[in-house]
Amino acid sequence: MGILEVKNVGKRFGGLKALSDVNLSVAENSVHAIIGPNGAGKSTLLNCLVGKLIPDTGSVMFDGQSVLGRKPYQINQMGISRVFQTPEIFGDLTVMENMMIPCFAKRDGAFELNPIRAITAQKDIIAHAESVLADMNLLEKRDMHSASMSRGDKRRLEIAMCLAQEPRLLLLDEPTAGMARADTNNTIELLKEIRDKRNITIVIIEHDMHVVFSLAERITVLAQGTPLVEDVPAKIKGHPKVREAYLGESQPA
Ligand SMILES: Nc1ncnc2c1ncn2[C@@H]1O[C@H](COP(=O)(O)OP(=O)(O)OP(=O)(O)O)[C@@H](O)[C@H]1O
Repeated sequence: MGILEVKNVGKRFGGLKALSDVNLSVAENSVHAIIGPNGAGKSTLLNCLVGKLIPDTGSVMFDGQSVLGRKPYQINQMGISRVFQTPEIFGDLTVMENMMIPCFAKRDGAFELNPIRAITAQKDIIAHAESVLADMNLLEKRDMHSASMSRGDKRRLEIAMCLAQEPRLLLLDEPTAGMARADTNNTIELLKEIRDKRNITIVIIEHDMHVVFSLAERITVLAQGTPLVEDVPAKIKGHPKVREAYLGESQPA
């Protein structure tokens, strides 16, 4: 049994079947990629995992508990953290100030401006933030205004902000979109390291097949809202059904 178990999930938008009969089992401490052509339902599925959308049918279990019916912040407190397609950081704040938000939220259960509480045990919080920043190669940029950072650094800061909450499951939506190849490779290596060091499970949606085949241990291919194939990367490469689904798009090499 996986840490994440999705069974028979379906989701409609009016007359459009965005997801139907989606089954997914993600093993603990693995990297599982979800790929598929545009409009296949990847983001809809991710939204169903974090409570942003409620599936019409099926079940979503995380570590033996249902996430359905819970609010996004409650699902986050269960240990699921999501990084969005576009960086969601506060540009006016420094890297460290951005990090303080999830660190205080983790400690206090919510981000509240309580100066007395904020000062007590601040050392621990700073040490925690520094250790996560170091893991994402951002420690020396701690005093930089985040708006002035490169796109790659902004994306890595957002991942660091998620890691600060010590999730057990990290959901990544195209984490390397818009990055140069060297930056992408750097992010792939950092993600591998944090997976091992922090013992987390990663589910990644990605169009860049270089990222998918470098990181994922298992791949689910979605097409028109339904899983087409699920297998190890070597079996996905060149799979006739996968090639067919991608016909006319950039295909898995
Ligand atoms: N809120 C919504 N209302 C209506 N239709 C939606 C909504 N969200 C998604 N859809 C439709 O559901 C289908 C699946 O969309 P989704 O964004 O999940 O696909 P995707 O695989 O993530 O695509 P992409 O790779 O382009 O991001 C598409 O046809 C999309 O237009």
